[in-house]
Amino acid sequence: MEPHIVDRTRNAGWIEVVCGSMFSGKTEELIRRLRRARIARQETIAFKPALDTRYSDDEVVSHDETALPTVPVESAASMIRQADGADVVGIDEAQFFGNDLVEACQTLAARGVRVVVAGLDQDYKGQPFEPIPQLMAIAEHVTKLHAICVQCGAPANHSQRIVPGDERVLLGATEAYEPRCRDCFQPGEVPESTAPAPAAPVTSSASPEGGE
Ligand SMILES: Nc1ncnc2c1ncn2[C@@H]1O[C@H](COP(=O)(O)OP(=O)(O)O)[C@@H](O)[C@H]1O
Ligand SMILES: Cc1cn([C@H]2C[C@H](O)[C@@H](COP(=O)(O)O)O2)c(=O)[nH]c1=O
Ligand SMILES: [Zn+2]
Repeated sequence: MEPHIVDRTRNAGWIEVVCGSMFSGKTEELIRRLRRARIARQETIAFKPALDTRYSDDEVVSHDETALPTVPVESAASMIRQADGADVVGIDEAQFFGNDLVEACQTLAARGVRVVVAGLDQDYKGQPFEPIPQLMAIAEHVTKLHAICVQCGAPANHSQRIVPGDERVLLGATEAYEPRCRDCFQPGEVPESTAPAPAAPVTSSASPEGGE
């Protein structure tokens, strides 16, 4: 259910969380909710972490290239300052804001704002990705979305990293991650089928297949 009414008779907002794996449609759903709020003539503003420059500096863009103007911010605190006057605040890639986001969302909701937060609930190891689990606990509404497993077509709950790197934050899209179901997910490993092949030793000019 998508809550969409701002109750101006009471000074209470609420928090909605839209979570799931990569490619599950979190950004599309965030954009959809904000567009509908604007149709209802509510003041909206969308934020994303400044570090996420994958598709655009000043838009949230889904993997399907649906876009909405957005304000890149360095911190959750700066979001509170810039959200003045908004009825509805959208936050994409919320996993990159850290735990300060929990307090910021509480402050906005207490001010009467509808806060829609979209983010990854798990990292590439399948571990809870803070602050999304904390936000899910305090949110009035939680929507969990699924992508399609690229291996078997089942609903995908995991984001498989397919490039080397054990840092938690590693920006990317299809070149670095695949959505996978529980069965096909290999937590924290670079699957051999998708890992870059090791450099071949230079031995002879002719390939075994007799190619070029
Ligand atoms: N394996 C997949 N499963 C589902 N959607 C996919 C997949 N690969 C690409 N997509 C595209 O990604 C879109 C969702 O993008 P987006 O809203 O940016 O997701 P998220 O924000 O959750 O990463 C889908 O509508 C679809 O066009
Ligand atoms: C699993 C995982 C992902 N990331 C990065 C990769 C992307 O830049 C974003 C997720 O974007 P999406 O809109 O949900 O597709 O997060 C990461 O840094 N660490 C991870 O473990
Ligand atoms: Zn699968």
